[in-house]
Amino acid sequence: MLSRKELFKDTLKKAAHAWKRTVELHLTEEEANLLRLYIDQPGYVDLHWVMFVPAIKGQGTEEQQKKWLTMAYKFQIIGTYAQTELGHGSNVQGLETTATFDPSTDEFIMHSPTLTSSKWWPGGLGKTSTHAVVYARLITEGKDYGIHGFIMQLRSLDDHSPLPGITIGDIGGKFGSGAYNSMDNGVMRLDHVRIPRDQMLMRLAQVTREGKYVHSDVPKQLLYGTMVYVRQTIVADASRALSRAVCIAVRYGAIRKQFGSKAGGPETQVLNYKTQQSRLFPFLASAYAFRFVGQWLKWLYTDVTQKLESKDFSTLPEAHACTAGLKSVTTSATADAIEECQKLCGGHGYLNSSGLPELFAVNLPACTYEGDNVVLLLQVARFLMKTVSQVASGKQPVGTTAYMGNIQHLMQCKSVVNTVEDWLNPAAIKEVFEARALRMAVNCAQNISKAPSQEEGFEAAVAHVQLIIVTKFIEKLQEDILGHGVKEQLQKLCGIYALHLIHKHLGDFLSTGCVTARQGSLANERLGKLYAQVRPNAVALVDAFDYTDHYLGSALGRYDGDVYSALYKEAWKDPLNETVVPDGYQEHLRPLLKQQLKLSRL
Ligand SMILES: CC/C=C\C/C=C\C/C=C\C/C=C\C/C=C\C/C=C\CCC(=O)SCCNC(=O)CCNC(=O)[C@H](O)C(C)(C)COP(=O)(O)OP(=O)(O)OC[C@H]1O[C@@H](n2cnc3c(N)ncnc32)[C@H](O)[C@@H]1OP(=O)(O)O
Ligand SMILES: Cc1cc2nc3c(=O)[nH]c(=O)nc-3n(C[C@H](O)[C@H](O)[C@H](O)COP(=O)(O)OP(=O)(O)OC[C@H]3O[C@@H](n4cnc5c(N)ncnc54)[C@H](O)[C@@H]3O)c2cc1C
Repeated sequence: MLSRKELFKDTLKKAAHAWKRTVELHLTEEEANLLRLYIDQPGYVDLHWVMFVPAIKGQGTEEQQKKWLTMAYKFQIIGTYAQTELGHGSNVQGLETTATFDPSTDEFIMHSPTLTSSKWWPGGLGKTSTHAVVYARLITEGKDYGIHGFIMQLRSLDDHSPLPGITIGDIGGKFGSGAYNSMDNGVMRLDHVRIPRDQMLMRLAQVTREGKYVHSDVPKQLLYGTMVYVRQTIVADASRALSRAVCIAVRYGAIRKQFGSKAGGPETQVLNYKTQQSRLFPFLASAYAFRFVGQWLKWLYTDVTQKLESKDFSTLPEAHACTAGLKSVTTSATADAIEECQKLCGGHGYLNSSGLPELFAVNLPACTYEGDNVVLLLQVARFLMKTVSQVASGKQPVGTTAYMGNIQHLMQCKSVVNTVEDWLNPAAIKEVFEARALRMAVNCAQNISKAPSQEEGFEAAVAHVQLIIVTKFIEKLQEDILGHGVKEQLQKLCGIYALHLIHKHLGDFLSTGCVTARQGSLANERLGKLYAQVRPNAVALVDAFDYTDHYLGSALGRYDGDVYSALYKEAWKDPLNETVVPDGYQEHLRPLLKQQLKLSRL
């Protein structure tokens, strides 16, 4: 119900309070990050912690880190990540902003040469940030060395006004009434703004006092390292968002009753309808699947970071492919699922008080920010094509592509599934997913060799990423899982996750010969049985997410199920209900009604 200005100020207030508590409680960086999650409104702090600080950590020298991170940790400065421009987003190499070195003053001149080079989108840039890591083309000795990161002060630390040469503002209202409108995504134009040479982030490359460009011995892809980090955190965000939506839809489905009453008896809970289960339970399973794969991805990222510190860069391509692919698949599935959860809740799901419209509007842009999902899947495809060609030349693949080493078997194997029960076997499930992913990648590599096209491989990338998610779910079930019967429930959800993908992508499985039509139909039969088995525990499985009513923010998803009184109460809070007769009655309704009345009496 807040206006844009009120919403923005409210976010500033909450973030300031969280910061105060962080200091008072001496929270670690990780704990502070968790606390930030509970602000639950996009705001400048997200960019400060999730992108500005990691960019300096990953791309700054030790000296630069000491200087800037000390201030950033204390919030003496507020930072953002200014990469995207009005005319350039996905194609980072296409950015136009320039950073031209001037040896006479030992400074870089930061400049926006065209309208399309205006920085556009960075969160917190519009009204809040005092500093930014700005990405620009480095030009020295007359040569363009491509994109590099620079730390720039944007606003005065005394009165917050923009520094000379910097034009800065908010880019305007966004999708939905609340959602991302709490964030001041910004526009910025630079008019020959000078910054000291040592504000170029110099871990990857340096410019000497004389203006000579020197590249370090680290791969230039580390320039993109911040994005790898954030994509990994976005997978965890997606799982959280999806579990919130599913929690609302499952709990409401147990309360809502329609049809089916016999002789005046109670109607049927909509959650008992098979159609409702087949639409909703795959999302329940996905919420768990994304959580487990998110935990694994966090481990992978930590492992890669440790290796990078000891100058082992070998796992960087895999980390890029996994973070890009999983960010893409999980955020797309989450946005689609939240939208479907609204429909699963019928008309009431469309009310803001259901919590679903806000959840959808906040999470929809995750399909775009931090790399458009299609563009990222094409990066995965590129990685797969390289791996296929390495396998062809005898190299043994490792990590998430290790299955490709089993090429002889996977290219010709036939699924062992013969009965409905066989689809309970994790090894049988894993094999068909591996065979499908490998066959699609090999087909794609063959097609590319005939007619090279950058866009080939999208579907192969999806198949590979789905295999990763299925595999990590299966591996999770091999761990010790506490709680009576918990493992059994998770096994059922794992089955639902995998089999609903076989159902959804049956065309791929059939056309690659991984599954026969009969096996596909057995998978559907198994799926129906699993839905029926999960039904009695569905509410417990969403209660297990342990969300408070306050955090869930939904009249439909209340823990106590008292949905109708909550909806009724919420309706009366609407500003339209502040008066019985609405504003505008005197000007627009009354004259019209009076006039019509007069006419009818003539
Ligand atoms: C957010 C709030 C929501 C809810 C509120 C509730 C709570 C808040 C809680 C949490 C919030 C947490 C997280 C969210 C926070 C922030 C998110 C908000 C905003 C998002 C910010 C942004 O969007 S920043 C801008 C992001 N931009 C992009 O992602 C651009 C995408 N484009 C690219 O990455 C590149 O252009 C490219 C990869 C597509 C192409 O690169 P290039 O032109 O160089 O071409 P190549 O394809 O040839 O690649 C060259 C080689 O480099 C390899 N490569 C590419 N990328 C990487 C990488 N990242 N790492 C390693 N290697 C990489 C590539 O594989 C090539 O290698 P070869 O060996 O094949 O040559
Ligand atoms: C809420 C939000 C917050 C953001 N925060 C920040 C921020 O803090 N800092 C920052 O720097 N940026 C930020 N961004 C910008 C974001 O990173 C970009 O929007 C994103 O990288 C996509 O780029 P684009 O908008 O240029 O889309 P485009 O690349 O123009 O995409 C348009 C369409 O073209 C398709 N397409 C593009 N290239 C290809 C290709 N090669 N093959 C096939 N299809 C293609 C895409 O799939 C898409 O459908 C934010 C964006 C949003 C929405």
